Amino acid sequence: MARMACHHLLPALSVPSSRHYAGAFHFQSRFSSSSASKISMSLKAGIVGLPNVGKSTLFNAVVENGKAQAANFPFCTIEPNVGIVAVPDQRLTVLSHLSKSQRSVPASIEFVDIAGLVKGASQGEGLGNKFLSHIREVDSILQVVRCFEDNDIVHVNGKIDPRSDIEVINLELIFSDLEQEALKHLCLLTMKPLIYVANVAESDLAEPRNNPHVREVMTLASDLQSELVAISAQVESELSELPPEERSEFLGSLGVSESGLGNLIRATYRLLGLRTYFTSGEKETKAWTIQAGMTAPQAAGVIHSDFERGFIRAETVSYDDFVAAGSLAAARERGVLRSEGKDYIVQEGDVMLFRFNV
Ligand SMILES: Nc1ncnc2c1ncn2[C@@H]1O[C@H](COP(=O)(O)OP(=O)(O)OP(=O)(O)O)[C@@H](O)[C@H]1O
Ligand SMILES: [Mg+2]
Repeated sequence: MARMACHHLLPALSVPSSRHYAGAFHFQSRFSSSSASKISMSLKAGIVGLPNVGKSTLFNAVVENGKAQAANFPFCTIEPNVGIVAVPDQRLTVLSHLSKSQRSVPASIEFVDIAGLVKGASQGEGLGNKFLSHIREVDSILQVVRCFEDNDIVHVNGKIDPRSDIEVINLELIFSDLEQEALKHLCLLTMKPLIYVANVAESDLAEPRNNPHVREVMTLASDLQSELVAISAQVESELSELPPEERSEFLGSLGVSESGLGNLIRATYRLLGLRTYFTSGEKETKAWTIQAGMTAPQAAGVIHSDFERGFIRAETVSYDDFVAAGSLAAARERGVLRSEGKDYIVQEGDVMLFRFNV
C-alpha cells in the first residue's frame, strides 16, 4: 500500500529532508504478508487534533453506543477510547434482498479517540509524547480541525485559526518521527494517510464553504493532497441520540438531507486502502474487508485460514453482473460467473464463492 503521508504533511511546513525517508521506506507495508490475522489488526483510524476541538464528540457520534467523555475543557480525554464502526454500504442491502438472506453483516473499521496534542507534545508538553505513541498504533489519521466559533468553548491558543492548528499538529508528528525510536521501528506518524475533518457549527452545515475557516482548511488540504470532510460533530452527536424517525426532521431544519457520518466512514475506509468483496447466500450476505491487490486465496483467508490453505478455485461475479442476473445460479447460466484460480486479484465488489479442500 502506498504510504505517502509525508507528502500529505510537508508542503505547508517545508521540512525538506523528510521526503527522503518517505521515499526510502515507501516499500514498507504492513499488508504485504498474506496472513489474514494481520488484516483484522490493521484497520484503525485515529482521531487526532488540538484539545477541545470536538474529537470525542465525533467519536461518540460515529461509534454506536460510544461513551467517550466529551466536555468543554482541554485534555478531557486521557486514555484512548476505541470503538468499532460498521461501514454503510447500499450494495449489501441489494445483495441481501436478492439472495433472501436471513441477515446481512457489514464491513467494519475501528476508530480510536486520542488525547489532544499541543505544541511541544513531542517534548513532553501537555499530555506529552505518550499520546503520540497512541497515534503510532493507528493506520490512518482523521485530523479534527475546529472551524466553529463559540466563545464558550475554550480554544487552547485563544483563537480559531485552522492553519495554525494544523501546523502545530503536523509539526508535532514530524518532530516525533525524528526521534531515534520511531526511525528504528519504521513506524512513522508522517507516513500515515490522513483526512482533515473540518468541525463546523450547525449553522454552517448546509453550506460549509461559506465559512472562511473551512475554505482555509480546504486550501491547505488540497496543497497537502489530502481529503477534507466537513461535518458538525455536535450535530452528529445530537442526531445519534434521537430516535431514527426524528432524525430527518432535525436534519431538514438545518437544511441538509443526510448525516455526514456515512461519508466520513466511507472516506476513512478508502483512506485505509481497503476493498470489499461479498459472500451472499440464504443464510447471510456479508461484506469482507481486504487490502487492495489481494489474491483470491488471501481474500479467502480473511474468512478462515483453512480457506486459504486448501484453496482450489473461486467462483466470482462482479457486483453489477450479479445484480443484473439476480442470483448466483442465474449468473452461472448467463456465463458471467467466472472460475478463477490462485493468481486472481480480487476486485472491488466481487461476489465470491470459494472452493477449498482441507
Ligand atoms: N461543531 C461543534 N459546534 C459547537 N460545539 C462543539 C462542536 N463540536 C464539539 N463541540 C463542543 O466542544 C467541546 C469539546 O468537545 P470534545 O470533548 O469532543 O473535544 P476533544 O477534542 O475530545 O477534547 P480533548 O482533547 O480535551 O479530549 C464540547 O463541549 C462539545 O460539545
Ligand atoms: Mg476528547
